Amino acid sequence: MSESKSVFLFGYSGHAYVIIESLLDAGYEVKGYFDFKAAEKNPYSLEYFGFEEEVDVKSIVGNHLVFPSLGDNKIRQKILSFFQKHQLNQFVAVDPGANISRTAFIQPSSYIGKNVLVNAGSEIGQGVILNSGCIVEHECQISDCVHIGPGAVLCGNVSVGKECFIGANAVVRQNLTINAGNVIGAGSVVTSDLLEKGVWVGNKLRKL
Ligand SMILES: CC(=O)SCCNC(=O)CCNC(=O)[C@H](O)C(C)(C)COP(=O)(O)OP(=O)(O)OC[C@H]1O[C@@H](n2cnc3c(N)ncnc32)[C@H](O)[C@@H]1OP(=O)(O)O
Repeated sequence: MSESKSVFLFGYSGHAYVIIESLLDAGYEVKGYFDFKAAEKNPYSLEYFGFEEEVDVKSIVGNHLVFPSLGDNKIRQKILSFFQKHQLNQFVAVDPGANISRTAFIQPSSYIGKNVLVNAGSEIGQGVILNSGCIVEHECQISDCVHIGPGAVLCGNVSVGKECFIGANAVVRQNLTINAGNVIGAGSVVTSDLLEKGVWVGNKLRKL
């Protein structure tokens, strides 16, 4: 049996629009969406199937594909648990413009956006967002439900714990560890391990 190319989304706002564009470009059909209520804006004319906690999702979705199309890391983690509990058919959504090494490994329900580079030996967990144009260099380890923002750069061998958010255009120097739940502000430069959980910003440029 050939695998379905029809997708049901969970969440329908700005981040979903980006995913829909990638899915359509990659030849998928988007059947519609689940969310806690019908979206006010519906730019892709999608059918609303209800709130997943209140409808029989499995009978609606059948063996078609499901995808968590929302940006909040914690809610995405909840949706992944829902997918697992109901044994729904997950997959990796890859924009055709992404560049992924043959030795990278990516787990289901992750999104690899436009112009993203994932280099050799990197391992990407479930429900991860690699947003537009970010670079994940060689042998990085990205845990579940992390969001790497647009244009951010992880140099080689960086390890990022669960549910971290790395802001747009941030840079993380090679061989560093960022523990779970950390937030890195847009444009920040990380030059040492972040073992303590917090929101981190800035780039302390000085003459050496
Ligand atoms: C497709 C997409 O849109 S994906 C999403 C991409 N978005 C991003 O990457 C944005 C990431 N978010 C940020 O950078 C945010 O500013 C955060 C999370 C770091 C902080 O947000 P908040 O807690 O709301 O902080 P707030 O805006 O109140 O700023 C607090 C202070 O930090 C400073 N600050 C905030 N962000 C940064 C930053 N990225 N770099 C340097 N300083 C910063 C502010 O200037 C302010 O300084 P002050 O107290 O001296 O006035």
